[in-house]
Amino acid sequence: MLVLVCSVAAAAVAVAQPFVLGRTLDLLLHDRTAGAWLAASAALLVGEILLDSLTALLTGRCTADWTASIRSRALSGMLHAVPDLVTRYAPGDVATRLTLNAFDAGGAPAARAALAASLITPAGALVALAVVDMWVAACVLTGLPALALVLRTFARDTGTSVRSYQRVQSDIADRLVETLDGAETIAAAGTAVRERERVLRPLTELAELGRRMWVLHGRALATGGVLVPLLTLAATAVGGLRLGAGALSVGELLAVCRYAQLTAGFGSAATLLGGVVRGRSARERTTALEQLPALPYGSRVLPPDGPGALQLRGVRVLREGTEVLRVDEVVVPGGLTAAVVGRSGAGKSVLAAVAGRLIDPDQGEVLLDGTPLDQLTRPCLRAEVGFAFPRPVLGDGTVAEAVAAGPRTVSPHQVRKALRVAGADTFVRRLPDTYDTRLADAPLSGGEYQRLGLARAFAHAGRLLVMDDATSSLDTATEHAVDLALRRTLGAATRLVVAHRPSVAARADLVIWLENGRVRAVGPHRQLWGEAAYRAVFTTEEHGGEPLGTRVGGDGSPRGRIASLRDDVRP
Ligand SMILES: Nc1ncnc2c1ncn2[C@@H]1O[C@H](COP(=O)(O)OP(=O)(O)OP(=O)(O)O)[C@@H](O)[C@H]1O
Repeated sequence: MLVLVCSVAAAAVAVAQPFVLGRTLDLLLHDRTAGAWLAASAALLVGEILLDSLTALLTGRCTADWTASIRSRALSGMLHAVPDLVTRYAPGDVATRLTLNAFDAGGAPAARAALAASLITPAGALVALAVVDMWVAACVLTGLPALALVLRTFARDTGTSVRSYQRVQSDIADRLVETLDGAETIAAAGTAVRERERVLRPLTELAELGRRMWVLHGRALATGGVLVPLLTLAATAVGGLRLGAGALSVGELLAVCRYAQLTAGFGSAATLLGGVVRGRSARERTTALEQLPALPYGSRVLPPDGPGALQLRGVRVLREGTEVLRVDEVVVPGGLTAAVVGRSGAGKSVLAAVAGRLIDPDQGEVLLDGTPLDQLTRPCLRAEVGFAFPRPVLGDGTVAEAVAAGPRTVSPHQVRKALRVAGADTFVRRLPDTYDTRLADAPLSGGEYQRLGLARAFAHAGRLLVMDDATSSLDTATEHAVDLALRRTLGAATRLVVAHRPSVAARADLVIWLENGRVRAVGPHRQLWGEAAYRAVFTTEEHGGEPLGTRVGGDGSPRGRIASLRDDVRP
């Protein structure tokens, strides 16, 4: 708003100047006193300089504030959105939207204000021209539609190119992120040259689009560059005729010429219009992140001391028109551990996400202790349902802060206990500042990092803990030790564990076996192991049909209570 006020004031000063200067000139030419007019001319000159400086200063501030606000709203929208929707955006694309695009979008309000002000100047100049001499005004008026048409065409054509340009920028950023992510693979495979070509391939299109934008800008300026002098020349000629006819004074002719130039103030309008068009397209890209749908929450809380019984009823999850998960009825009784197994792509992670309400199913419902998850308040849901992932994101604080961060208030004592249960205490105590070592300064292996993620999940565990491949980087012995410690510590909590190893399935109380997004069977591992198709989930031909990881056969470790569970677990 301030930018607009300053820009308008600067425009008003610019419009007043020729009139005051012309009047001053006339008074001086006729040897009349021009003190007040001279002072006004000087004041207008100084005012113009000051207003221009203030406008530049405010434009910088306004752009910075808008950029920060747009970026933080987009980031917040993204972090509150359904995770499944966020992952549809490639990391490089998100980075481009939050940096380059946020900056361009942040510059748009100031550019819009400047554009509005830049249109006020020609409009004001035209009115002033009409006041000084109607004939010159009419002459200028005839040329304005042509200038307006040039601007309109420029805005339309630039808009299309800008959108493509921003898309290709994202594409390059994304290829770069992928390359950095796979740096080890590229080094090992010796494909650096090919990778470099892949990352830079869209540069050709980017260069072409950039050239096209410059051509459009250049064409608009060139057309304006011909039209504006022609218009000024015509106005000067008409003004000269009017001077000869005695209808204008010399000072008025000076004012008329200047007003004719201001009326056709074209160059700045084209540049500002370019900024507005770029900002609008960039804003669409940041708004897409800002408006990603978030999960709606209800107002109910769970009854206290519930056992954590989990039930999936009539659940269907569709992705791009394909059903990726269908669960008619599965019940995991409170306090038990259920392993979710199946071949890659069988739907295990989708089931885990639905069970802990990271996503909502397209049909059906998920109940925890009889209450549909989507009716719970957000704090209740996040306190009662915990998650552990294979690649946890723990921030850049200390180890203790990373474990303590979450929905519950966790004491230092509980942090250490969670670290012990996750098998992380020993290596954390060897770190330079033990629990207070900053993660950025801690050289951790994948398995160690994963155990910190487990510790965080354990420290905040409610009545349901979903572990999606969260122990994939642990060796079998450590994984077993963590499992035993967890059983002792969490006791009553229900666990849903996405598992690839038969040993994990064998230790679980029951197994949910998925095949092509459907529940093939639910039951204890020992019972399912009798089926060749089930054993094949854990085997490869290369292994001659032997299970991967620890061999656990019919002597797995399902507990005696499984028998009594069978009736509770309905596939
Ligand atoms: N957001 C999504 N968009 C499109 N398809 C998806 C999406 N999420 C999952 N899918 C598809 O759903 C199916 C199940 O995916 P899911 O990640 O659950 O498999 P998984 O059993 O966990 O596999 P893995 O063991 O390899 O991790 C896959 O075919 C996957 O491509």
